[in-house]
Amino acid sequence: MPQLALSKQFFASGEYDELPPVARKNVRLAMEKFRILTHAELKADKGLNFKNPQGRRSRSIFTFKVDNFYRGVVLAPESGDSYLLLKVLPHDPAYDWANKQEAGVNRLTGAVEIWDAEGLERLTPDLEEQAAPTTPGQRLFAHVSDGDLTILGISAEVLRAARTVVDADALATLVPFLPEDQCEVLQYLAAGFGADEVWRDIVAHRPTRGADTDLDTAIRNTPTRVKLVSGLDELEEILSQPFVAWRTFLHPAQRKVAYKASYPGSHQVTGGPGTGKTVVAMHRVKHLLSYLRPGERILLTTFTNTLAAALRTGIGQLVDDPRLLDRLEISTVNAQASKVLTEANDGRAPRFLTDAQELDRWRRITTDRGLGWNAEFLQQEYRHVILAQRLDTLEEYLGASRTGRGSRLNAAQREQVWGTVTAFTEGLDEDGKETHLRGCDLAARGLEGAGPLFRHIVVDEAQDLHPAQWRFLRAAVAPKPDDLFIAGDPHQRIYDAKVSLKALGINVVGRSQRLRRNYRSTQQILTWSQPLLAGGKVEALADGGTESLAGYRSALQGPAPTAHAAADPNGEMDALVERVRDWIGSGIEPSSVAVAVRFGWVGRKAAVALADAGIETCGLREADDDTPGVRVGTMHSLKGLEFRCVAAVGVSDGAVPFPKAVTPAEVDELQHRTDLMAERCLLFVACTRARDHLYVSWHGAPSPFLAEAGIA
Ligand SMILES: Nc1ncnc2c1ncn2[C@@H]1O[C@H](COP(=O)(O)OP(=O)(O)OP(=O)(O)O)[C@@H](O)[C@H]1O
Repeated sequence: MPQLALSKQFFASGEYDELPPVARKNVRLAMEKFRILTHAELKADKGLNFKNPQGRRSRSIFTFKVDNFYRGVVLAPESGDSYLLLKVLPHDPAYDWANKQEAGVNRLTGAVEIWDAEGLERLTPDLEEQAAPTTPGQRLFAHVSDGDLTILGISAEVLRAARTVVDADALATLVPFLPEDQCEVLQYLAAGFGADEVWRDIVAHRPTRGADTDLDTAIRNTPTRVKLVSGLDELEEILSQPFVAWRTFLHPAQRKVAYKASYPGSHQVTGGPGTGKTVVAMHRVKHLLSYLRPGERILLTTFTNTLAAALRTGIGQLVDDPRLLDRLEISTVNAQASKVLTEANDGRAPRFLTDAQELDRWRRITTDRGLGWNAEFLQQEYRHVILAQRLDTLEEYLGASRTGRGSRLNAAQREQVWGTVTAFTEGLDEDGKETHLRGCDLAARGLEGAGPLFRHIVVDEAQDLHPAQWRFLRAAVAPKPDDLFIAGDPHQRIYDAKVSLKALGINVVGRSQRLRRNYRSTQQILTWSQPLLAGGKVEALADGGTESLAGYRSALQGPAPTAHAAADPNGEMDALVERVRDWIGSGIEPSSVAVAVRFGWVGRKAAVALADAGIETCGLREADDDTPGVRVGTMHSLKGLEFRCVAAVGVSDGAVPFPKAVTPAEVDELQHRTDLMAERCLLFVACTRARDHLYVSWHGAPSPFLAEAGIA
């Protein structure tokens, strides 16, 4: 019986999702014929018009008719009966693409490889010429011997090309033409990893069969890039769902983390933006659901309601058994804590203050008492020292360490601070109000008495959680194997959260893995955005130490981001309109475009300017998947999301960093540095939401972050 298979290229390109429904139906019908007919019958079938294109390089690559407009490209090895669907494209591009591709077997792993051999052959002599003025010792892979490259699975043609590569830009030019597994090896080596590390971290995780495999066997031997379809029902099911590649093709590094049978306790996964931490968290949930005992439940948490909604959609694409889904709760930590408080309070939900209302209360207390500290200082002292360490009495506060705070407070001053904190909390109690963080602390206390609620908790966007939120999570799950699975990125810490998880009873020291490959943005966007972090090293997710983005990279290529200096605010809005109009004019869905701003009022101005130009917009927080229009939102609200195009506007001096969000150095030097870093991270988060196009603008003087990064 013929074996049908779908290649990752087919999934990942997103082209299938964009086909008209009737063409998609025809793809399914064609695949059914592959399943039923012999090779000879296929060739004779008039409807399919199965053809080995004339200029082809591979005898095993064929095209077939989907309809009058589209053709499919399939790998059909002459020996054997497997059919690997590679692409569906309009007629001429399909032939063009098919003619350029070569198919082979990786000499090390025995996996099937498809690559643009025509492009590789064309490019190599050019690169050789460019590299001629340099000696071999000055080139990018000089530190790796031919023998090591061969051991890592690099073929003779790729080796020749690799030896011409002088720098990262030359490698980026080569990337689109390389077989994927070999390309990955070169990218890791280029990022500074040694041959031994690449072997251990990458190559050793691939299924290895050796080179003496035929193409037919190779197709069945490439689970990381080929989805074998067991029958027409499965084909129908796959093709009828939205085509998200991560559902089927986890990278080996991601699979290893997500599907490890069990971790002895809590486990942590970190990685730069777009490395698939959320994807891994969702697969971990799938894995844990399949082992759940009767009566046990799982909590999947994230930071905002928008992200919780996105997780619900993603999990729905991964797990289709409603009985399993019933045992999974997806919500923010705050919402979960609020639920616990509501249940403990006979169904009466707490009335939470917004951040602005909370700060107002601190202002009133500070003014009433005529203290020498401002409201922000007291709020931070309450959050980062008193609530963080759960200090319940003045005695505890007098003896507490204030690590992370850059100002000294003597005993008399601490007594004064304690007085304001008592006034603040008593005021909340009198008015029947609650802050989210104190709510989490109270809910944690409740659960510490009543017992945990969940068997497993999977935490996404962990970098911004406060100790009170961690305490709640700790109390909601018993300390057992696989209790907490934590995904986060300290480079995206935009709220001031410092935690020692160990002190909170969560031990992830030595239980952490890092993902390095970005699946979202082009390498151009990453290269452009990384300098915004000035040096790159940030405090690790928990328990001290630092983390960097070493080896972080993308295989996607695209245009360089653009920066625009406008003379005045109106000129900046005019330029924004022009840019967004261009994107939409090139066929990009308005809902795939986001305008990121530091302040809501700039967003409103942008929305008016776009509306005046006839471009529909909607507020990011109000939008769901079906809401039409360009998304407009604050940089904070973009956290965790992604868009094909991002326009970050108003990135001017005085706005990013926003002086009011940064404690003056003379008030608290340490807090000053932390706040500045959070503002850097905020701009970095906004820029790394872009998949294909990034545009950044300002008027007047640019943000000093842009200037320091050499962008403005
Ligand atoms: N193995 C994979 N194959 C294809 N696409 C993937 C894979 N893993 C992740 N992606 C895609 O990469 C993008 C980023 O993934 P995800 O949101 O999980 O990253 P993240 O690390 O959580 O990002 P961030 O920290 O920036 O929010 C998504 O579009 C996702 O579908």
